Amino acid sequence: MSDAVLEPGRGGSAPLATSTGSELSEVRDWITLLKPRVVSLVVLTGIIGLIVAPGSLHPVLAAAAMVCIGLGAGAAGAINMWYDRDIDALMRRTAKRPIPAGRIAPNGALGYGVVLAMASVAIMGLATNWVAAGVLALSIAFYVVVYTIWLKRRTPQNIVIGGAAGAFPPVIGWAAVTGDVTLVPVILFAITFFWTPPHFWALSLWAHGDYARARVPMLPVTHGARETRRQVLLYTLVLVPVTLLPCAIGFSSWIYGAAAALLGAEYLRLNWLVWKDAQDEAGRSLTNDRPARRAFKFSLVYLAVLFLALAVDRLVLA
Ligand code: HEM
Ligand SMILES: CC(C)=CCC/C(C)=C/CC/C(C)=C/COP(=O)(O)OP(=O)(O)O
Repeated sequence: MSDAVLEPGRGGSAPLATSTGSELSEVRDWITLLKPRVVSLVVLTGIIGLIVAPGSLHPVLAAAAMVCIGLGAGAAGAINMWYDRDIDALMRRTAKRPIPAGRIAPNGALGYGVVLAMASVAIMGLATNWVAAGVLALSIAFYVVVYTIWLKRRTPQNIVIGGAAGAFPPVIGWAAVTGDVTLVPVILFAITFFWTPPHFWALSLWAHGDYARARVPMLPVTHGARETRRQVLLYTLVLVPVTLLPCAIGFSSWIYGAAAALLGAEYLRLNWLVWKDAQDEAGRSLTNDRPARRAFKFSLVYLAVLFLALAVDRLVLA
């Protein structure tokens, strides 16, 4: 591209190339506001809720339902970035985001988030049913109001309670097909709910400096690294038995059961290493939080493969 810009006799291409480049990075910023990588896993759990639900949905309507979960989660992320723009500017991990970096105006981001959130709920209701749309609206409200506005800056339990927002997508997927919420989607909710604290607190172990600077009361800031490691392990000890409930109620077979047991054993091993990490008297890691970094990365693979195994199990049995 730069060669074309510098080529003699083609002076017109320079502004064109530059404006195309800046338009592209503007589009990228609007996409960044939707937290696309987080949303990809949210959508995966939603799709699997939809696949394992009894009954069927026309493929076009199923696709619309998934787009709505993605858009709704993304919209909630944009509103979260609007509200958190002051603390995002103080944290190294988030300072380059479009709003704190000054590339997107706060009100623009808020309007974008609100319009997308309302559109996602309305389209979900029209394409599937109003139970699914209602749960989608509830999850958006949970992320924005309960987690972001109410709890994030007040209590280290913010992600335990507010984290419920991220546990709704499989319930939404299920409800999109069946129009109701029964025991199985409640179990899928519980799996993501108990997965969220070890997922996030592993990251918070090495990002605690950011949170301390922004005065966000995350667990390592309020209770120290040692207690955070203990909580990571305790929640994993609850999580693993919860992941076996689909087998216990006869919904899933040995295929999912074996996957859940193997994944659970590995996640427990990694979080045991988090707990046992070499640390000073204050509980600070002497290994640059290597075990926590590994456990965080694995948490993403863990949830994705666990849900995929649930779907494979149902499809093989069908
Ligand atoms: C309150 C609950 C949660 C909190 C506080 C939380 C927090 C975080 C944070 C701070 C990051 C790092 C993001 C970054 O550096 O930009 C992250 C990454 C991630 N989270 Fe969570 N998370 C939560 C729940 C979830 C849920 C429910 C899912 C999906 C089901 C999820 C999926 C992901 C994924 C896929 C990444 C990696 C993103 C990347 O590669 O940049 N998280 N999470
Ligand atoms: C369907 C629907 C609405 C689902 C919502 C799912 C969802 C994305 C839940 C919360 C997950 C999340 C990225 C929290 C980040 O915390 P943070 O905002 O404190 O992280 P940050 O510091 O990176 O902004």
